[in-house]
Amino acid sequence: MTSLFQRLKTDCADEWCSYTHHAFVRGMGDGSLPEAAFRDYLVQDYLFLIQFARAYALATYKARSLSEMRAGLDGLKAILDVEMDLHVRLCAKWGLSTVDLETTPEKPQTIAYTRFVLDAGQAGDLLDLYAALAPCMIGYGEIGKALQKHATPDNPYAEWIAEYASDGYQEIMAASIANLDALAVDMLTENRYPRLKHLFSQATLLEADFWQMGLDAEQDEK
Ligand SMILES: Cc1ncc(CO)c(N)n1
Repeated sequence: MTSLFQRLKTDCADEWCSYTHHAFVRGMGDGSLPEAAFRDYLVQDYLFLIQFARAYALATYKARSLSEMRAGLDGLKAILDVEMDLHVRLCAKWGLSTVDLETTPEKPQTIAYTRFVLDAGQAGDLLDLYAALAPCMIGYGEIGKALQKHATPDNPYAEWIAEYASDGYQEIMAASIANLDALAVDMLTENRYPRLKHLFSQATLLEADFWQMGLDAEQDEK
C-alpha cells in the first residue's frame, strides 16, 4: 500500500514546493533573511504553537481507542514539553521576552491557519484532522533536514535549523507520517480522498502564507 502522506505530497507538489522552498526558507538557508522578518515570525510562531497544542488536544478527544488517544497526547506533549521550551529559549536569544510573546496579538495569517486546522478536526474526524496537521510537523522536518545540508556554522539561523534537523524532531516527523498512514489503512475510502487532499493542500498553502507574513512584516517596517 502506498503511503497516504506520499500520495498527498505528490498530488499537491506545487503547493508543497511553495511552502518548503519559500523565499523565507531560502533566506534562512543562506543566512540572507532579514532579522526583523525572523523576529516577527518567532512571535507569531509562539502564538501558532499554542493553537497547535489545542489541535492535538482535539485529536486526543476525537480518538476512538486508547492507542489513538495516546498518539494525540504524544503530539500535545511534544509541543508543550519540548518544542515550546526550545521556542521560548530561542526567542530569548533573539531579544524577545515572555511578555513580548504574551502581549502580541495574533496576525490574520496565524488565525487563518490555526483555526482552519481546528475546524477541519471539529467538522470532520481524526483522519481529516491529521490530514490538515500533516504539513506542519512533516514539512518542518523536511525543511530542517534540507537546510542543514548546506548551512554554515556562522549562519544566524543555525539554531532554528538544528532544532528541526535534530534526531528528536526527525523521530516526531517519522511518527507523524506513520500515524497518518496507519489511520488511512483503517479509515481511507477512495470517495473521501478529494476532501483529504483539499485539507492537505489548503494547510500547505497556509504554511506558505505564514512564511510570507514574516517577509511582509519586515517590508512594513521600512
Ligand atoms: C507555522 C509552523 N508550522 C509548523 C511548525 C512545526 O511545529 C511550526 N513550529 N510552525
